[in-house]
Amino acid sequence: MTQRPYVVDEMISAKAIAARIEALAQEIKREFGDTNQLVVVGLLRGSFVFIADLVRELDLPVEVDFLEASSYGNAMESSREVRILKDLRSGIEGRDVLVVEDIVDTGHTLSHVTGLLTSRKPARLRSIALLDKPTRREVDFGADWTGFEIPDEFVVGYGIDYAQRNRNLPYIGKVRFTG
Ligand SMILES: O=P(O)(O)OC[C@H]1O[C@H](OP(=O)(O)OP(=O)(O)O)[C@H](O)[C@@H]1O
Ligand code: HPA
Repeated sequence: MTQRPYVVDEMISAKAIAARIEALAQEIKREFGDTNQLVVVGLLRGSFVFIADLVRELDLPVEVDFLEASSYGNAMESSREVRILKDLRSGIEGRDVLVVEDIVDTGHTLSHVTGLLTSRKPARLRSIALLDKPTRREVDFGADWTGFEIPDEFVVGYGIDYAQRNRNLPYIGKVRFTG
């Protein structure tokens, strides 16, 4: 695929992300502080950086598991078809579950995954997304906790990609085409 040239303009700094995660971890601890059976589920691939930072701020006994869901491929538009490419390793029936997502855009991914995991009868299921783009929503669904609400821009960095690139940027930036 030939890629149009683009640059990435910083939108949310690494420092601002770290401060927000500290505050979110406190809120999650208030919700789940009474449990010793929390499973933190990262949605691959986009959430791998966020979940790594979040669990290290969570002063709770946790298990970590991953589920891989994909709907964008290399495109900037959702296919609206969420494919599960890798399932959880552990059962979640009767467990407390926190789903960790990098971004909620159209809402298809988080809504689909939440439906799937709810059918497995967890005791409690909550979700957290680092970013929320509410103006793009096609499904009436949102995370229980959100790091930052952002405008309708295609963002990358901190785990999030454009055609598999830029996941390793330490900040969130917006893609700006230059040609
Ligand atoms: O709210 P939505 O419109 O469904 O978009 C959000 C999803 O899109 C991206 O996943 P993608 O399909 O690009 O897979 P990836 O996580 O492997 O990058 C992102 O990581 C979210 O999971
Ligand atoms: O803004 C975005 N950037 C990268 N991947 C995405 N998946 C949904 N929205 C986005």
